[in-house]
Amino acid sequence: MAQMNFVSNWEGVESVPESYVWPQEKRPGIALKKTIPVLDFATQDRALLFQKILDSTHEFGVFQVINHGVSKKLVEETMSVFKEFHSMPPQGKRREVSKDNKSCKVFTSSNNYENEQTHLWRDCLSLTCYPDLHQNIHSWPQNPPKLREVVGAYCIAMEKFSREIIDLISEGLGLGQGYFEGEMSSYRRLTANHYPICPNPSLTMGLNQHCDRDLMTILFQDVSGLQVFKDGHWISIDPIDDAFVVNFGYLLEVISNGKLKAVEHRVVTNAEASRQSFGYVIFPEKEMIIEPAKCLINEANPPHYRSFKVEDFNRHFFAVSNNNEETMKFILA
Ligand SMILES: O=C(O)CCC(=O)C(=O)O
Ligand SMILES: [Fe+2]
Repeated sequence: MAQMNFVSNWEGVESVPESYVWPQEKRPGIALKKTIPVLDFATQDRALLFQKILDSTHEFGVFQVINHGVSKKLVEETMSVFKEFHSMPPQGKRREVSKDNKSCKVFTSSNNYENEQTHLWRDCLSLTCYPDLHQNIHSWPQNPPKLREVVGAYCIAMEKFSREIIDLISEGLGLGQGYFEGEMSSYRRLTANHYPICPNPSLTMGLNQHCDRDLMTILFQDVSGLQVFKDGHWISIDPIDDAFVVNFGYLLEVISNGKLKAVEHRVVTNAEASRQSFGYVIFPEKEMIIEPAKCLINEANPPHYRSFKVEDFNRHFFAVSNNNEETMKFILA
């Protein structure tokens, strides 16, 4: 099966195959190095934290968090178990994930491998964690043997941490405590990306330019490679010790009526080191209606976005292959 052509299993590959060479204009160029603000979640001043979220996302499209309450040991164990999964032989990975298993997917490049023009230099294991962690966990890989236990614990820790960010945002925007309760934020996945060493990073992409389809993504990364597109420049978001990177997706941009914005980002590859990242992504259930929160709309603040069902948005997003311009046409009023 073509989609099982995992790059992680190309031990010692010496050149980039033709189908992985991106057109000149889409290849990685220069990225700026800047100091990205780091928010200390041990701070009790919630108004200040929210202001820092606004400032950092306004300038860089993302913010970083330390003292988040997720144990460093658990993050390291999660990193290590995902690394082990991606290094298994192709048939081992295939055995762990059946095609009709919606809670657990493994793929190379994107989930549109068969139709895409150029492939991405990455493999991905995507696991559904909520709404029902205990049920989903039974569909996750049984190998490596520690995966279910470690990743299950990681998901529980992330549920707590993400709740804190959601509450902070809900409060800061003035939406009240209950806005994101229940089905508004109950669908969560963990996507474990592996970007192997690449013989020629100037020709390839780990992930091409996109904004996330969700409410919010909370990412952990071990090696540089993530870049955001702000004010006409690519900016490198380099990892710092024990910190998560948070970015907003289209759906939170709509709900906040543009006060919080989705940011375009991409991943470049590396000739010296392989890279691992895992993103905890938060979605509303697919039958939910998304629109600018009513309490943010008045005569002086008209809605900038329209109202739509999540599943209709998803269909459109995939139909336009996550092209930002086309997606904006769908969500803008
Ligand atoms: O690997 C990364 O740093 C980013 C991953 C990402 O953007 C995504 O999965 O949507
Ligand atoms: Fe993304």
